[in-house]
Amino acid sequence: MHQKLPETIPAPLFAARADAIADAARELALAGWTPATSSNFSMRVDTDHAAITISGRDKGKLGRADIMLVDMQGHAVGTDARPSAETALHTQVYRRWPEAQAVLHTHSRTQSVASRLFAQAGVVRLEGWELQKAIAGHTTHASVLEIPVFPNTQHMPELVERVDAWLDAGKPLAAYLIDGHGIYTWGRDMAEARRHLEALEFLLGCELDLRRLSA
Ligand SMILES: CSC[C@@H](O)[C@@H](O)C(=O)COP(=O)(O)O
Ligand SMILES: [Zn+2]
Repeated sequence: MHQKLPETIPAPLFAARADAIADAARELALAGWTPATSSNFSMRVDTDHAAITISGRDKGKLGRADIMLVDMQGHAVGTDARPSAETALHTQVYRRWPEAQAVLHTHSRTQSVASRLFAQAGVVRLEGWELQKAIAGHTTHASVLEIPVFPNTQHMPELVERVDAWLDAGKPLAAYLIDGHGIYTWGRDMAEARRHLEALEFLLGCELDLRRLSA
């Protein structure tokens, strides 16, 4: 894959972002959260561009050449490669949160089962868990953390619209589930995005366990 960069983006900057994405993807794949080429990952490069995984690649085997540049409308920049089928969900995060630097989407078993279980309610309501404090802005287990569950669709504008509607209603959003699909979360750097993803995986697993034990 040949990636031609705009003059405003230094090659070492793009390479650093691509390496950070590939490293994170390989680690998350090892955890079993990216089965069968699923999942996608990105990082902001500058105000107008993001580096994102090329569609269909095995996320456990990513290298620098599996990452490409898109603009904030999700169009490929400087390459014929096809960006992730879900690029619109990444660029939406960068447009709506100027401080967001990394977006992670995975398909773990826990995320997938939780998304089905809570789809009808439309939200997972987390309260009373110490690990909620791993989510930026949450300082106590006593706060309420709501993770919406949006219906799945292959038509990304529909999902973009649902996320916009949630935000435009003034509701806080640190992550969202897509029914039968997986989770999206983000952070002010890759470490924060990873922390959010790991905390949510743990918290969703706890909620599933509680329901199993009280069944
Ligand atoms: C292989 S099924 C999963 C895909 O449909 C999709 O949800 C996904 O996460 C990966 O798509 P991709 O286009 O590789 O970014
Ligand atoms: Zn997906």
